[in-house]
Amino acid sequence: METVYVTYEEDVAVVTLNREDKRNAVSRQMTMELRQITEEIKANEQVKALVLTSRGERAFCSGGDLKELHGDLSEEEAYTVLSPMKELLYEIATLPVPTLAYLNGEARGGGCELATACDIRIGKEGSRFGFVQGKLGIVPGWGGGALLYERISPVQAFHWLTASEVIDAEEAKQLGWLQGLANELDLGIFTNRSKEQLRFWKKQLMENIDTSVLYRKMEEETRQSAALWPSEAHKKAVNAFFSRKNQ
Ligand SMILES: CC[C@H](C(=O)O)C(=O)SCCNC(=O)CCNC(=O)[C@H](O)C(C)(C)COP(=O)(O)OP(=O)(O)OC[C@H]1O[C@@H](n2cnc3c(N)ncnc32)[C@H](O)[C@@H]1OP(=O)(O)O
Repeated sequence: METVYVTYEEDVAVVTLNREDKRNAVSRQMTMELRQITEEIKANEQVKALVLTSRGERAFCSGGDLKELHGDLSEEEAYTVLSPMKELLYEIATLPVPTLAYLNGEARGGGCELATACDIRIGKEGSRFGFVQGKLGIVPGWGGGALLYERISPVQAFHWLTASEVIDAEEAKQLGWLQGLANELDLGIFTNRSKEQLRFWKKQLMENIDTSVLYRKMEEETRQSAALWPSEAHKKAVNAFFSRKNQ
């Protein structure tokens, strides 16, 4: 079964994560499929925007698949597994069309990173979000912390990354990470505008971001995450997650 699929609504590409039973955790297969879809969208001149969301009501994305990204990986193995999603997040962040993440449920770790790669984020009321990597003994593995500094104030980004707290949708909106709250996905922001308008506004937005500096910061963050991967704190946190139901 495909772990992610794309549908097109009036030239808006709607990309849906499809691993609800695992809270849309990003596996290697999902990474590959997301990459293929992103390349397809990038090459299609007719596409006017990308919307990222997921199936189900429970979670938008619970981050990297902790079964695949287990604690026994060496630093180099961890980097090899983390880097493709960092490359994908950079691709999404620099697409020539506007991108929106509709967070229709919980997001943790890499799920918050993936949403942060989009230009704007709309959250479902009642959902909670957390850059929890600090509590896992690592730093964001896909460059999502570097992206967070582009989306909210540096001091707020620094605080969220170091506190590693799970926050509610209202607080995420006050931070400026969410641009709105909605109980269902509304494509009107894009379907009611022309391709020319949307692509111009994205071009204007990108003029505020030095993409070569952004890429360097994302690469540095992934390298740091990989360096921390074999740490005892990380191994303990991953084991605790999978043994939580036996407690
Ligand atoms: C690659 C590193 C990356 C980064 O930092 O860049 C990361 O993202 S590290 C991973 C960080 N993510 C987490 O720590 C989140 C872990 N998941 C949760 O906190 C919860 O699952 C939550 C809040 C997302 C949803 O809670 P809920 O009670 O609704 O569901 P369950 O916890 O019972 O989970 C259902 C089912 O899904 C499996 N699951 C959930 N998240 C992951 C995951 N990240 N990797 C692998 N599997 C995951 C969970 O084990 C359950 O499976 P089951 O077989 O039914 O027991």
